[in-house]
Amino acid sequence: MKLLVTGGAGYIGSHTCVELLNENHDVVVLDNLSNSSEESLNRVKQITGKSLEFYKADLLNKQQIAAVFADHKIDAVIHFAGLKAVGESVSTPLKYFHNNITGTLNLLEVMTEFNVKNIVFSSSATVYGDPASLPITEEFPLSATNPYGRTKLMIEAILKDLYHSDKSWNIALLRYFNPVGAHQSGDIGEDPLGIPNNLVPYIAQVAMGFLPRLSVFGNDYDTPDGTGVRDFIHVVDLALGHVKTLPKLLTHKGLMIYNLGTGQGYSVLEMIKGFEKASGKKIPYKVVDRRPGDIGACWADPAKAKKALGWEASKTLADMCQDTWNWQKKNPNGYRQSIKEKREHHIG
Ligand SMILES: NC(=O)c1ccc[n+]([C@@H]2O[C@H](COP(=O)([O-])OP(=O)(O)OC[C@H]3O[C@@H](n4cnc5c(N)ncnc54)[C@H](O)[C@@H]3O)[C@@H](O)[C@H]2O)c1
Ligand SMILES: O=c1ccn([C@@H]2O[C@H](COP(=O)(O)OP(=O)(O)O[C@H]3O[C@H](CO)[C@H](O)[C@H](O)[C@H]3O)[C@@H](O)[C@H]2O)c(=O)[nH]1
Repeated sequence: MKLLVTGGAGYIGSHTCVELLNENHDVVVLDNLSNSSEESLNRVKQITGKSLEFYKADLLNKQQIAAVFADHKIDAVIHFAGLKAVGESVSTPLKYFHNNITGTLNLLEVMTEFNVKNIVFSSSATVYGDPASLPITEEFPLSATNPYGRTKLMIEAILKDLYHSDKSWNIALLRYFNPVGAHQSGDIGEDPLGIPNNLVPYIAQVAMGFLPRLSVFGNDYDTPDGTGVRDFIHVVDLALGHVKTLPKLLTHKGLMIYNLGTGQGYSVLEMIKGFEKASGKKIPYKVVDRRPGDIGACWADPAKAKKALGWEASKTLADMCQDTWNWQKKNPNGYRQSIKEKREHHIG
């Protein structure tokens, strides 16, 4: 199959490209590199010994998207491209709505023009808001607490409306829980620009000595140790979930929605312990106030994906911590030469 991967240079996209190439699919990546570096794709080629096509293009530019479809007979699109920082989305909502919604509309319009009607979309567990009970099944009510989450809800609604208007579309909405970890090689991984917002990249930078200590956002939640609990899923398991979705999309057809999680929650303190064990480093931390907008606990019921796709996560907490540490140690500045270059890219 020939696949267009939007956002393929990013964290989840690059890991998915590896698994797609390992399955002998042809891969074309479209990315504007606003939150990534082309070096990730060089590493993907190194890891797999295979080639892929890269277009530095923006979903906000329809002509650039159309040029890719004119050059390649695409069978299906895996749509990762989007902005994803919750806090930033609160301070610059228009930027988020414009990039994520307009970008997706442009993509869908060009796909329609070229009669490519198979798409896998990166949704998020954030669409469940603060769930009334756990574990979360796909039938739970949907809500959003911030502009980023609202873009995911809106895009889900757009895709559902599109399907209802034209049943020849095949659409998979994949709701990811908390992706962490890196490829076993340590050559690709998560490369946040600036100070990380998410727990595991932050812990990794504390372990490296780049940041003095972790702030634990609250220890008074209704959870076993009082700290937040999340369904952390190894990014390679998540990538494999996409590989398993493709045949289902093209044979079963229609509109499908799956949770991609492990079904197991770990607390912030458990993640700190896991990382200390993997790295042999002490992670200093301080408990501070809850982060506004955070929920106490969130984990998936992944049974639907197991039954329908024959997919389930197999990597452990130890794998997640070990692989993150391996990537961080091998690439202290991510894909860049120096921390200075990294910060400059962020400012630019
Ligand atoms: N990482 C998570 O915790 C998480 C959880 C749930 C869902 N998701 C979703 O999964 C997808 C991938 O996430 P990720 O963690 O790999 O993020 P990422 O930022 O590493 O990757 C997204 C990629 O999209 C590109 N991009 C953004 N806007 C673009 C545009 N207008 N045109 C072309 N390219 C553009 C960026 O340069 C980047 O390479 C996103 O849609 C994200 O919202 C992520
Ligand atoms: O410095 C930190 C960072 C996080 N946390 C805690 O660690 C847990 C995980 O936080 P993350 O920021 O890593 O992840 P979230 O669950 O908040 O959110 C992430 O996963 C969601 C899916 O479940 C959405 O996709 C969302 O966009 C994405 O940022 C939370 O309890 C949070 O309070 C800390 O204590 N200190």
